[in-house]
Amino acid sequence: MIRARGLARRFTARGRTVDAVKGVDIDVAEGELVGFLGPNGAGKTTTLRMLTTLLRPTAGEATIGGCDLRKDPLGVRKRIGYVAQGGGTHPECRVGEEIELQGRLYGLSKAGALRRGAELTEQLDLAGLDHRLTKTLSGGQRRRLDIALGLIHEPKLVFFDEPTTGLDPQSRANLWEHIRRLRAEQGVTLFLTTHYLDEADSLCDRILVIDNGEIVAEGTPDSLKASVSGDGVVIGVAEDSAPAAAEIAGRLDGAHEVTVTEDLVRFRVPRGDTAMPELLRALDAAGIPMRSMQVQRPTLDDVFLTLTGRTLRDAETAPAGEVAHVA
Ligand SMILES: Nc1ncnc2c1ncn2[C@@H]1O[C@H](COP(=O)(O)OP(=O)(O)OP(=O)(O)O)[C@@H](O)[C@H]1O
Repeated sequence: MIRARGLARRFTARGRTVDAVKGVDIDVAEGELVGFLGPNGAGKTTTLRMLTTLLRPTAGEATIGGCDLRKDPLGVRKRIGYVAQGGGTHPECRVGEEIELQGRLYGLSKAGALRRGAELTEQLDLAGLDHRLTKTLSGGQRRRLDIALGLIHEPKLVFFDEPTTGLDPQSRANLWEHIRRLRAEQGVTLFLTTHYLDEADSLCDRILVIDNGEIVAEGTPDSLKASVSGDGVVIGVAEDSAPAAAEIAGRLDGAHEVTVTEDLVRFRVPRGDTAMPELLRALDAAGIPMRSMQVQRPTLDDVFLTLTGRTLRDAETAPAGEVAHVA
């Protein structure tokens, strides 16, 4: 569905050059739900805008839904839906008018637009709101309307920029349920950015992490967690045995970040559950009884911290310019 090679965008303003995206390769298969994560200013929106033909790449190439991004931008536009961060609804327009207008803009007949609109409003829990001004909708309803507008022409690939930002947790969960259902019922491929790592973790088939304009990691949420951070393990032993226990833990396959605090030894291993029997045997052989044990699976936050040196929470509050690479 998406195949991009060396896609890059350089901005030049007032004598300063910013390499916002530095030659990224992206592959997304039909039917996949892929999350695109990165701190503020990492290059997510710039990449999305290039893939959706809104911004011309300065280098590289891509095919979207089989159409060449540079040679056939119109073909690309016909095949994709783009739900932008701020949405595109007019506050004084009525829901039904917005949907019909969008359908007509994509070349549907009036009857076709109404039919498709009715289908989408039903699927997105917007039925009965046709006569409401869009400014009177709740945040969640407005986001669902944005999605309906993005899907009116039955695209096979939909780009979402921060679909759930600004919604309360309940509306976020509700919106995700709708996105999941749309995917199941309409078989659409989804490529989205989000700041919510818990969402990305539970919903995305695959995740790409971008930082400073470069893809720094990609994989399933589980493989990213396993490869980047490993599990965190904390064992309790007698305080005077802790240095020896730390040495033994450090010899486990893939063990790293071994630290000792009083009677606790902390370390990371690729898989805590499989490392435990070996650790127990080795401690036993050294005559060190283990008093307690805890294995913590890493979160995507740990992955993010390892890869970018920041948590996404820092990233959310940091101004975009701070992380930009200025050539
Ligand atoms: N039109 C522009 N002119 C100059 N610099 C730009 C322009 N658009 C984006 N940039 C810069 O390119 C870099 C990447 O910006 P981009 O908006 O793609 O990041 P992002 O990952 O989407 O961030 P956010 O999470 O804040 O939306 C930033 O340093 C930004 O300041």
